[in-house]
Amino acid sequence: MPAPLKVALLGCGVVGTEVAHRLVTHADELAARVGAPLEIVGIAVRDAASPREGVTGTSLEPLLTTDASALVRGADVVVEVMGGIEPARTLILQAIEAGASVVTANKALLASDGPTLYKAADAAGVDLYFEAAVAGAIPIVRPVRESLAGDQVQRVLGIVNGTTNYVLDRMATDGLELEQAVKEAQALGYAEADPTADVEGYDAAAKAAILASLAFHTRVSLDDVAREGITGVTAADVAWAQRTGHAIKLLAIAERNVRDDVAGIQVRVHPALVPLEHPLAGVRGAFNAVFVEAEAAGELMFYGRGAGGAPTSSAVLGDLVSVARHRVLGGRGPVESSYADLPVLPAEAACTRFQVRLDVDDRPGVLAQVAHVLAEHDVSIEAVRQSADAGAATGVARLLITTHTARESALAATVAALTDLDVVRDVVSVLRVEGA
Ligand SMILES: NC(=O)C1=CN([C@@H]2O[C@H](COP(=O)(O)OP(=O)(O)OC[C@H]3O[C@@H](n4cnc5c(N)ncnc54)[C@H](OP(=O)(O)O)[C@@H]3O)[C@@H](O)[C@H]2O)C=CC1
Ligand SMILES: N[C@@H](CC=O)C(=O)O
Repeated sequence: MPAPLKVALLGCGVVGTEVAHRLVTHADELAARVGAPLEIVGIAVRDAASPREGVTGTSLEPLLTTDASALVRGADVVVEVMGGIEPARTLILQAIEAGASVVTANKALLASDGPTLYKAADAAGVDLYFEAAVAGAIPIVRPVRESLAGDQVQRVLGIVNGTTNYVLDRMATDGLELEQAVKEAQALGYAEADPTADVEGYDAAAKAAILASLAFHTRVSLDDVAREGITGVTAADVAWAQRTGHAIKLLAIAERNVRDDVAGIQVRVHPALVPLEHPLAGVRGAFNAVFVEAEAAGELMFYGRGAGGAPTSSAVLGDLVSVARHRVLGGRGPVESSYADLPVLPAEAACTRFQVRLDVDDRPGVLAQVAHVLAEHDVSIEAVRQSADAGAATGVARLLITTHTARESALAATVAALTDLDVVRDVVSVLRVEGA
């Protein structure tokens, strides 16, 4: 057996602790798969003295260090599971410059400055793998990056944030308030260090940017993604959605724009109504699911645990075995694809169906006025009905309007015009509808 490969672990939190344990527990099998033993040479943390469940008192404890820079310089492979932009970015670049291969789960960093890292890895001739950065345990990066490299991806749509899916699920099934459900997700190890990244949609947007870059061979960064989180979703919205046969899900969508002869892609993250019979509506807890539509392959679906220490460690260790094999046997994994450089179109260009709830004066002719406003803005009505929850004041009717596919910009202008209409008392909610 060749000499051990030196593995430096950056981070010993939810994911890092699992990775370290599995490296130790399954050392023999992993050595056999790689063709060389994997030896943890150190684990970088912020505070090496603080007690850690599952680490303090074990053989891992003496490996803790606060000197991450020194650690990466002596390693064959660096596994970055500390998160955040800095010092993770500098440490990864130091590792690459020193000739180490890198495995990272850091979607925030990849979505903000991925090309710098890919370029550095390319120049140094080392691997940079990041399966765990999107959808936890689900193999999705490799299929999109490698298996579909010969196809034309048209659309990627899915649930890519475990925390928000857990939260929306708890709101729907147990009537929990958002804050309480977020606390549970934190305790279960699903949430980011700052859960705002989850609930405001930044984490899903980072994953959408990574998937879109790979799927469309185009540079997409976090800033290119139109983003809306779940903080505006109320318990009443969730209950209402259920009554109309829908679940509310935070969706990430990246698609080729084939409308109006505009060549480009559109990437967005927002809550949406999903019909209960659609497979995405049945994705419960912290599970994720991603649909990929490609020209030749047709529709593919990927499903599994999207967050948590153990599921994420599976993706990290899979990458670690791959890059370690390359070090033993020679060769490299995929390099960054040359760019098609499709323009990333603005959020207003996106087209979707909408469900609008509004309170209007309950008298003849009002519906015609409302319909006229929609028609003026090129938004066509698929269905309109008086909602059973017309619990508002007497003389007020609550309408539920479902539109055909319309541009975001047209819908926004429609809502503004409806709000100005004398007969409209309130626009109660506007939700996108996907998957119908
Ligand atoms: N949790 C999950 O379900 C998933 C997480 N990820 C990603 O994996 C990464 C890690 O996540 P997670 O394990 O949950 O995060 P945690 O917050 O649980 O752990 C972070 C670890 O990194 C260490 N760390 C943070 N900053 C520094 C620093 N400046 N110097 C040295 N050590 C540092 C912390 O040290 P200390 O303990 O001393 O504070 C801690 O051990 C993130 O990029 C996250 O987005 C990806 C998929 C799923
Ligand atoms: N906070 C993230 C963790 C995995 O990427 C999530 O909830 O999905």
